[in-house]
Amino acid sequence: MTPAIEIQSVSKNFGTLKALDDVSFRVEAGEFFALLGPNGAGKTTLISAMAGLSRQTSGHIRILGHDTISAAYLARKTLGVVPQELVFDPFLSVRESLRFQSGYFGLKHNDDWLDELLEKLGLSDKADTNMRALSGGMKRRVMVAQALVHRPPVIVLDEPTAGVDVELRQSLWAFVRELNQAGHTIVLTTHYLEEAEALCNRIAMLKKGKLIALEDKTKLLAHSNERDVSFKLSAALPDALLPLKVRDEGQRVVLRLPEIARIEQVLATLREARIEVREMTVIETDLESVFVHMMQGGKA
Ligand SMILES: Nc1ncnc2c1ncn2[C@@H]1O[C@H](COP(=O)(O)OP(=O)(O)OP(=O)(O)O)[C@@H](O)[C@H]1O
Repeated sequence: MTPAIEIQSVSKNFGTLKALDDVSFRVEAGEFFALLGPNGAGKTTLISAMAGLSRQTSGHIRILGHDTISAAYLARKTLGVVPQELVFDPFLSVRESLRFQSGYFGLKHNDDWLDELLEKLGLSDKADTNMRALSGGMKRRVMVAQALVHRPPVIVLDEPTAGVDVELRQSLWAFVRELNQAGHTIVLTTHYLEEAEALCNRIAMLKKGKLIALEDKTKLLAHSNERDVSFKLSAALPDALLPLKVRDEGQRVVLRLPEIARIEQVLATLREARIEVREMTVIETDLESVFVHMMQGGKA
């Protein structure tokens, strides 16, 4: 099957800065894929190149097989991008904005779909409101609707929930999930790692323009054998265990074990030192800790 997105050896230089450095990966059709990375990792640069808004210095990008340079229009028609910034004409109403956007794709009689989009995004009663009169959250919804006017099979959302309230985040995700279930491929960049963890099947991580991890979410989590264990002890931690200590939490001390099996050794050391364990809790690994660990240079 043709991949939804194929990124092949893509580099992008801004002067001497390598914003993307030989990045390659594929997103299969129907996936819900997360693209993570700290500020400046190159996520937006990659999305701009996918959307044909900027050109990569080298390499190829194909959207459902259409090259973003040699078949730019087809690639663009296949892709819907929800941008990070709110971009709109303040003098147009919501419906006019969507019609205008439809015009870019040569779509004239699109109103039934636009009505459906407005309804799904809770914008029906704002259809005739000028963009400038909308709240930030409402504008954000219009950005999503705009990205979907041409029913693109592949949808990229660049931090769509940055700065929006919990209710909107949840309704937005319910909608995006629905789109994914209807067969759309979704690529999401987010700083909210719990969102990536909850929504996506596969996760790619960029750091300083390089792809440093690409994994099924479950594998990524399993990769990290490390476990943090929180102890409440009858006395201070013995010196022998100090190298494992990551932090104090009130009366508790948190140790990081390279793998959970090391717990035997830790308990033996405590017994030898005649220190009693009053409470012990294993802290579940979440994507955030795996991510932070990898960003600090840890291996997948
Ligand atoms: N037009 C440009 N000219 C020069 N440098 C740029 C330009 N656009 C991006 N960069 C640089 O390229 C690098 C990657 O930026 P990019 O915006 O892609 O990162 P990002 O992962 O999207 O970050 P964020 O999470 O902050 O949006 C950064 O160092 C940025 O300063």
